[in-house]
Amino acid sequence: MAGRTFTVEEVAQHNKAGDLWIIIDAKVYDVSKFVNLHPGGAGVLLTKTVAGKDATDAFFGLHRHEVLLRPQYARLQVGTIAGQKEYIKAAVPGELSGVPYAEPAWLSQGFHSPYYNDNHRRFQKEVRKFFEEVVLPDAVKCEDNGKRISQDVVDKLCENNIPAMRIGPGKHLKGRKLMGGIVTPEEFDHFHELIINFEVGRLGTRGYVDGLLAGQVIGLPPVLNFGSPELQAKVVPEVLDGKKFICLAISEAFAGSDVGGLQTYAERDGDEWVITGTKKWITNGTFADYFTVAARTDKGYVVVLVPRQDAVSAKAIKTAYSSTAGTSYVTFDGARAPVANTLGAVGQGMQVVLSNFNHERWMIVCTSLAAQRRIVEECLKWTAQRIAFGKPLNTQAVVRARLAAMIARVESGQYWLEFVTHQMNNMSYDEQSDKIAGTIGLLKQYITSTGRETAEDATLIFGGRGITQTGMGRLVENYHRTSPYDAILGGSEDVLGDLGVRQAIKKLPTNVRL
Ligand code: HEM
Repeated sequence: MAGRTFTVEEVAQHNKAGDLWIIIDAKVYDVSKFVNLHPGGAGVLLTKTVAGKDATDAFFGLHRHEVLLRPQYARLQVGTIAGQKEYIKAAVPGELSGVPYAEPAWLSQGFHSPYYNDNHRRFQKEVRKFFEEVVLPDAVKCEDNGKRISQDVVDKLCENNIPAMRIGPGKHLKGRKLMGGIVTPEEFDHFHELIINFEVGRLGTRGYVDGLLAGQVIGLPPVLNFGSPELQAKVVPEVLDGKKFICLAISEAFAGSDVGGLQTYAERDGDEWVITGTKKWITNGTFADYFTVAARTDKGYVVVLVPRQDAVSAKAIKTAYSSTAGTSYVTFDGARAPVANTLGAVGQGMQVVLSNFNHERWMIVCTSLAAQRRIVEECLKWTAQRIAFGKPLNTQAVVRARLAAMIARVESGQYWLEFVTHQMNNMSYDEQSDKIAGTIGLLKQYITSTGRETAEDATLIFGGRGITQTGMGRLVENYHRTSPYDAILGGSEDVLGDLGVRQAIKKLPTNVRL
């Protein structure tokens, strides 16, 4: 049917209830039966300016393109207009956006960057395709129904070793085939990792972004860096191959960014630790098999890997984002773990916890910035296609001023992040702790605070649609509701800004004066 062609005049004959056709972008749709099911009501389709007419502008002022691609609506198409060509391009999985600033400059035609090579470009293309084809449908579904990431998607992520790559470069990649072999474990660097984080962040489903095994990104490194070889040999493959899930259990109702205030207690009983206490806001906790727990002992702090058992309960916490993230309140009621599960030395637990933070914060910066950039793209498109007061929104100077601020924020954040990532590629972990821990704190503060400014601007630009969970503004609504997460997780914005300044103060030469 869709192969038939019609003239505009022929379509115009079908302009009434029971026999109703419309044209959208050179395609003819028979909406005779659909009209009574139309979520926007029957009346709008039966008006004189729409019934039997070309309704392209009206349609794109009110719907996302994806509506027409849904199978139940795509099959309403009965043909095309003779001599006209479809003009509006659907996004092709893996393809880059042509909208200015929708992609970081290194991916934009004709721009150069000192940081990325051809391997990064090939890698980015495959990762984007994978995320759009395999992950995105699951993300949209789980963000809505609150269920955890599908095992099928976990298995496919693991086939490509994406969870392993999200831990960063290192020995855990040895012998693994990364993204079908595009990059070798030796070549893999923090820019490859940044690329994965960007694709995660731009999904536009913030709860799922954390549900996408974020617990593993922060919960496994203490095992990798401080666990015994036997513990690593058992746990690391289980987790990186998607057979078991892990989360990091540090924050408590008693202590969030103030890690020193922890009250969970670990007591020795022969060859076992007995853990008692509670943990709050634990990402992926509802479905985790292992908990990397920070606790107090008589001899200072300790970090222990605690397996799920009857004495561990993880209750879902309702938050502003989707429960697909598995955010939980975890109770350890005399939970037991072998002393062999100790991660690092007893009394050195705080060092284990802190050693994790730079990478966690950098990862949040990557995903947060990608989400922010996605919003810039949404706003550039929307302000071009939305007609208000008789002309596109982007003809209003006040709207362009908001766009200017949004673009400047995302671009400045990008270049700062890339500079920091380059340092990570060239510094040992100790050097990073010394030289860029404070910078990463400041960078995170910058990205998350600008993110919330962009969320506000975008909501104003989208108007009512910016506060509606479905339809045109769904990404903006999700971003506006969830951008405060990035400002809090991994150390809250104010604490991190302060960390950056304190590090700078510590390094002030004592012998300088104005
Ligand atoms: C094949 C053609 C069409 C299909 C499949 C379709 C489908 C939909 C769907 C699924 C929605 C719910 C919102 C969303 O998911 O975006 C919707 C809303 C709406 N539609 Fe359509 N529609 C079509 C054509 C039109 C046309 C030509 C008009 C013209 C004026 C129109 C006016 C509206 C309005 C006013 C809403 C409510 C928008 C809102 O709540 O913001 N639709 N439509």
